[in-house]
Amino acid sequence: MIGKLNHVAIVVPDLPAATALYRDTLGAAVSQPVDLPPHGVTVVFVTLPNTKIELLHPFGEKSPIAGFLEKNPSGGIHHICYEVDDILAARDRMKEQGARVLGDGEPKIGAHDKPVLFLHPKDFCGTLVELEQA
Ligand SMILES: C[C@H](C(=O)O)C(=O)SCCNC(=O)CCNC(=O)[C@H](O)C(C)(C)COP(=O)(O)OP(=O)(O)OC[C@H]1O[C@@H](n2cnc3c(N)ncnc32)[C@H](O)[C@@H]1OP(=O)(O)O
Ligand SMILES: [Co+2]
Repeated sequence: MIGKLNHVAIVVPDLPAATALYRDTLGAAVSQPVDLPPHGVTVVFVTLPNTKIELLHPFGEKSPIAGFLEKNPSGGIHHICYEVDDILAARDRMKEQGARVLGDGEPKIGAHDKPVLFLHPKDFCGTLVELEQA
């Protein structure tokens, strides 16, 4: 069911420093920071030839990544995002398989203006999984 790897997200304590690291040290193409209030994150997109990296920093008071940053003060890999053809069919399949769909189970519009859902890390080998409608 899952298709392409859409992105790997890395939570970082210092977004300008992480952006400079990817741009200047690793030589990658990076975007300007974008605030996504409904998701409680600010994101910088790093474009690679075959996928994307998202550098995430908490935005606002109730960010879902605040706890992760407290536990991992230097930052760390936070989630991976796979593309799916039909997000609602994917959600129903996950529920049937006994995997926990996070939030209210309804897709939100994600960073790429497409519907996304998150799956509990404890149900996926300790990795938070995001599904994005292709
Ligand atoms: C918009 C953009 C996009 O691309 O479109 C995004 O991605 S936005 C990306 C930001 N949005 C999201 O992450 C939304 C979905 N996330 C969530 O609902 C939540 O963050 C969550 C349920 C994964 C974790 O919630 P929480 O931090 O309050 O929970 P806890 O701290 O109690 O964590 C419960 C257990 O899960 C583990 N845990 C928590 N976060 C992660 C993670 N990212 N990867 C792997 N394990 C994790 C904890 O270590 C703990 O394990 P133990 O008990 O063993 O210590
Ligand atoms: Co993401």
